[in-house]
Amino acid sequence: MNLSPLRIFVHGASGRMGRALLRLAPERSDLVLVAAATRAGAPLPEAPGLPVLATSALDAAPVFDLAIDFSLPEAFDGILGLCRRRGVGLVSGTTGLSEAQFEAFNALSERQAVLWSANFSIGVAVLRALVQRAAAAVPGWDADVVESHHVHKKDAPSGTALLLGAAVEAGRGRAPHYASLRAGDIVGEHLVQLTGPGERLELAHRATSRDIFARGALEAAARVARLGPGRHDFGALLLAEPRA
Ligand SMILES: NC(=O)C1=CN([C@@H]2O[C@H](COP(=O)(O)OP(=O)(O)OC[C@H]3O[C@@H](n4cnc5c(N)ncnc54)[C@H](OP(=O)(O)O)[C@@H]3O)[C@@H](O)[C@H]2O)C=CC1
Ligand SMILES: O=C(O)C1=N[C@H](C(=O)O)C[C@H](O)C1
Repeated sequence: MNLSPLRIFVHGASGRMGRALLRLAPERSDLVLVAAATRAGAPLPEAPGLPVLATSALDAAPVFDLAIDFSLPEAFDGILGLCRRRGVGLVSGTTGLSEAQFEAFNALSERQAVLWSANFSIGVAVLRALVQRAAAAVPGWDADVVESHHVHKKDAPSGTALLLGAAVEAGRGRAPHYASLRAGDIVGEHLVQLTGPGERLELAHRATSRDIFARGALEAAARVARLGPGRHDFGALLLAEPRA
């Protein structure tokens, strides 16, 4: 049994999610941050002393076992390429990726353990299963996925809305309609609305702190590192063995 902590490289470390990861990673004794990357490559107050590289110089990264990425689609190819060259795994929560980027991610999964999830909260993992079941029970009803996020969010519909939409489609064979709202500092809210004649069923999740996503990603990293190559699923991994 390997007792040394998993060496983690954080990509997108200056962002809202990156900073939460740097702040929360020290809660865990099974992981250790060895370096991070941002566009500027300047030190970050959340992790004093942690080496921070510029994303233009990722090959200067020290040895690491797995990267955690919360960046933007335009930055994703850089971290994927580094993981491929180093022969290490990747956990990513970056949304808005293209089909070509998912293909490249799938190709990495042939050699490494990787995991991408649009949402690292346990609540959404549970909601996804409930939505599929509900949509299957009322296949003729209208289905709408409504998502609300902070004004800085760039992609729409959100990755989570698309994930819940796929659950609707898996349940009833047809995609739902999507609506997106950008307002203030909303962390992330998702409503799946199934509407029939004279009644409406609402299934919703509201995130009030990014810490849930950061803790979920750290847990996913620790679990994925114990697995072999393949594209692993956050919901399946977490719900098979729920945390206390
Ligand atoms: N799966 C999940 O559970 C969650 C997913 N997300 C997703 O995670 C991603 C990040 O979200 P958030 O932290 O709010 O975003 P931010 O905009 O706050 O952070 C983005 C990070 O990516 C870096 N970056 C952006 N563009 C480039 C580039 N061209 N080259 C190199 N680095 C770049 C930024 O660096 P710089 O500071 O230099 O701009 C920053 O470090 C988004 O896709 C979001 O949708 C968010 C929350 C939860
Ligand atoms: O950008 C965000 O903030 C979030 N993005 C993810 C998404 O696109 O679904 C997850 C969460 O809702 C926050």
